[in-house]
Amino acid sequence: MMRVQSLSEGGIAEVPPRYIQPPEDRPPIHDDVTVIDNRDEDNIPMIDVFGFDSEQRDAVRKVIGDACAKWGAFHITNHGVPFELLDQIRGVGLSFFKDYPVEDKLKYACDPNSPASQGYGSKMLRPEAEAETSTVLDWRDYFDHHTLPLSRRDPSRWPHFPSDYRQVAARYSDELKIVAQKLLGLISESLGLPTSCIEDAVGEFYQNITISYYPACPQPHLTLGLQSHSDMGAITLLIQDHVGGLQIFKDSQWITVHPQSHAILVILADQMEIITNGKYRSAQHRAITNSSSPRLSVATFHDPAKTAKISPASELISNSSPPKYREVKYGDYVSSWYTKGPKGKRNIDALLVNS
Ligand SMILES: O=C(O)CCC(=O)C(=O)O
Ligand SMILES: [Fe+2]
Repeated sequence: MMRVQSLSEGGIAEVPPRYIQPPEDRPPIHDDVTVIDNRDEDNIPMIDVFGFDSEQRDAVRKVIGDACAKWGAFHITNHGVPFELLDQIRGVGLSFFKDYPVEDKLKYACDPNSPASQGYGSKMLRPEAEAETSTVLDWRDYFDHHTLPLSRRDPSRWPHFPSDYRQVAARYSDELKIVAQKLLGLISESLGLPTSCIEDAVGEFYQNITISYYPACPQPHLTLGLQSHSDMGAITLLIQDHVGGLQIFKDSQWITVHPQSHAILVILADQMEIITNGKYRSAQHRAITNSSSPRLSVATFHDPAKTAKISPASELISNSSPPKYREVKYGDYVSSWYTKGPKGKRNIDALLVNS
């Protein structure tokens, strides 16, 4: 089974055809991600949440509401997660990819036939897609961890090297769940909904942590680390290293998210768009590659149960504001996402009442 890291470290000068994006999806020509820059005022909001302190709640709720409406993504600081834990999860992740031979890592290979299976993977061609010349592979390897509910958490399936990997990942999962819950409370209130409204609509969190490793790429102008998509669940909390490469699509432009080592990037995902009846939209994003440095990110996804039925919150529906999305069973949404592939926001758009 091919891993992108092996291709990259093998020293190829040209990427194999399967990794070449169609011209319309290619990023602008660049040698280094820092070349694609944007002015500060165009960058995504940085919000101090003051440790979710109740005295600051009114002000924080207001700026979060604005950021959700305008961007669907924003950085938060003073989020309560210890900086050292953010550094540790990046550290163990990077060590797993960089310090150990691929043979050892392949013992954790995820099942290529079942989407979102836990373990070490790269985007693979589905057998039925093999003939589709349009299927392009991402320039990315990853490790996917099932972390919550606790009944899904089996650290024996996570890397045993470096030695503190499993302990760090478990602690990171617990801390990030708390942040996600607090954010959903603020986001609910920002729409005039009861604090628990969105969390109740999502139900018990199904949390997955994906550590992505994007090897250096000899032809960054032809590839994408991760193709354009919106996340399928409710809310994603992402941290990245200092390299940069994550971009958000806003007002018909790709905007690079500058790395902020101790801030957490909040990304609204598709179920939030449904629950808020489109008042807040999920953020479309992608990762570009570069020719000089490998890049690491840690994405923590919070999703509904597969059995959960998701529909616009009744409080937001009235004669003058009819439902914009059809109700969907989350498991059906996930299956269709994996069958069709992401391609921007086409999966959520398919649920629009007027589509
Ligand atoms: O690597 C990144 O910054 C983006 C990762 C991502 O979007 C995802 O895993 O869904
Ligand atoms: Fe994503």
